[in-house]
Formats: sequence, C-alpha cells, structure tokens
Amino acid sequence: MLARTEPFPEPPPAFEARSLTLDYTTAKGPLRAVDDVSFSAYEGERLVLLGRSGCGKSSILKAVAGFITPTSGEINVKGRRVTGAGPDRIVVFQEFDQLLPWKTVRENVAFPLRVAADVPRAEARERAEEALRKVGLERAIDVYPHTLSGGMKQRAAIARALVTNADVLLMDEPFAALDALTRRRLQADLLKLAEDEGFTLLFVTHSIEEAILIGTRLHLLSAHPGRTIATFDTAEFDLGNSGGARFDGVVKEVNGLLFEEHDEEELAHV
Ligand SMILES: Nc1ncnc2c1ncn2[C@@H]1O[C@H](COP(=O)(O)OP(=O)(O)OP(=O)(O)O)[C@@H](O)[C@H]1O
Repeated sequence: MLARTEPFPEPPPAFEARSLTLDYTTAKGPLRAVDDVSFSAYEGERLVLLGRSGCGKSSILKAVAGFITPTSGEINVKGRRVTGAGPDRIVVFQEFDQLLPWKTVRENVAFPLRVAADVPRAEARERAEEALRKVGLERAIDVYPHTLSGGMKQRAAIARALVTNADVLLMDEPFAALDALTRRRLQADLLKLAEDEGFTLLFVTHSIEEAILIGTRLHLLSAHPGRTIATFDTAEFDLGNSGGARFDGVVKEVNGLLFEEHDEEELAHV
C-alpha cells in the first residue's frame, strides 16, 4: 500500500497587492490616489498596470517597491509582507538620468552588486559584462552614460536591474520617453529577455498596445482615484500577432473601458 503523503503546499505569488489603498498628504488635506486594488502575479508572469494619467499606477509601483506605505491593505513578495525597499525588488524608471554620470556603464551595472550584495569586484565586473551583453550593450561597456542615446541608457538600466537577480522587476514607463522605433525595438528585446530569463515583472504604462504586448496579464485601473475596472489575460500576444484581429479586438475593448464609458460618466456629472 502506498504511504499517505501531505499535498505539496502551493507556492505564494511572486508578488501581490491585497485591498491596497494609498493616500497622499497634501496642503488641501488627504488625497486618495488608489482605492482598494488587489492583484497577484506568479513567478515568470508579467503583470501590467494600465490606466489614464493620474490613476495611481506609479504610486502602486512605488508601494510595491517599498518607497511608500499603504494607508490600508498590504503588499507581499513571495509571501513576505513589504515594509520597505529591499534587494528582492528592483526598479527601472522612465527617466534617462538613472545612471551615475561619473561611473562607466559597466561600473553602473556592477554598482548594486558591490554595494547591496557585497559581491567581490572581479565577479561584479563579470556579471555586469554578461548583463550588458544580454541587453545588446557589449560595445558600450566602458563608456560614460552621457555618450549614450536614450534607448541605450534604458538598456543599461535594464541590465543593472537584471544583474541583481531580484525576485521582481518593477518598470515604470521605461520606454515612454523614447521615439516610436526605438520603443518598439526595446519592447521586442524586453520580451526576448523575459522569454530567456523568465523574470517576474510589474510594468506600468499608459499605452494600451504596449500593455497588451508586454503583459501576460493586464490590470486596468479607473481614472483618479485608481480602482480596478477589469483584468485581461494577454499572454497570447507578442510582436508576431500585434496588429492582428484578436489584438485589435482587445485594444478596442480596453479603450472602451478606459475612455468612452468613463467620459460619458464624467460628462453626466458636468
Ligand atoms: N508625492 C505626492 N504628493 C501628493 N500627491 C501625489 C504625489 N504623487 C502622486 N500624487 C497624486 O496621486 C495621484 C496618482 O499619481 P500617480 O503618479 O501615481 O499616477 P499615474 O497613473 O502614475 O500618472 P501618470 O501616468 O501621469 O504618471 C495623482 O492625483 C497625483 O497628483
């Protein structure tokens, strides 16, 4: 007879928000930025927060990063409650000035390893070089950031995030300030990297097409304050089928949810 065994416990989500509410203190009093938002993503998933300007996307990302404290609700990373910033999460921002100007690209990428993880110098250099190769920056390893284009700076910022092997990568509109062609190229390369490396991603954007393309799951937020409108499974979409009928159908549906219905609601209150 077979011995009875306990079932394996389910692994916790790579990250999750439970009934997350975020307020800011302003001169006019408290301002509710995010109201009762919940989501979760398992290892290897790419969850995208999509919503109109000011709906609280960046605030949620900052809360997951541990930079701001929830008014209520909680954020967990691999089952551990987030109470501040930590090496299990790393952020890539939109701004091109994320790199330290007095350090070379390689030194910039090696920096978090040296400082936060105490990795020996030679190993940090090697790992930085490897990450820079992965993002296609092998020819810019020894230059200073001011000599890079915007796209190259974002590639270096992605390499710096990758090298840490953090549990969750947090990206806040990393491609929003790039021209359309460079943006498309970086989207493609990020998808390829995600496929090769299998990292877990929380990505913020206000581009519907980018959201569907990058995400395996889409979390739609209403206009200010951000509340959940809907979620979509978008794992089937990549650059090969963007622009196809199914892709366009989702774009239209999301567009309707984000804009038309809410504009009507807003107009009704004018
Ligand atoms: N430090 C702050 N102090 C006060 N209010 C803030 C602060 N940061 C953000 N807000 C407010 O919180 C709300 C949500 O802002 P947030 O930047 O999170 O939105 P967003 O969806 O990321 O916008 P965008 O797409 O324009 O970047 C907005 O009303 C914003 O003005």
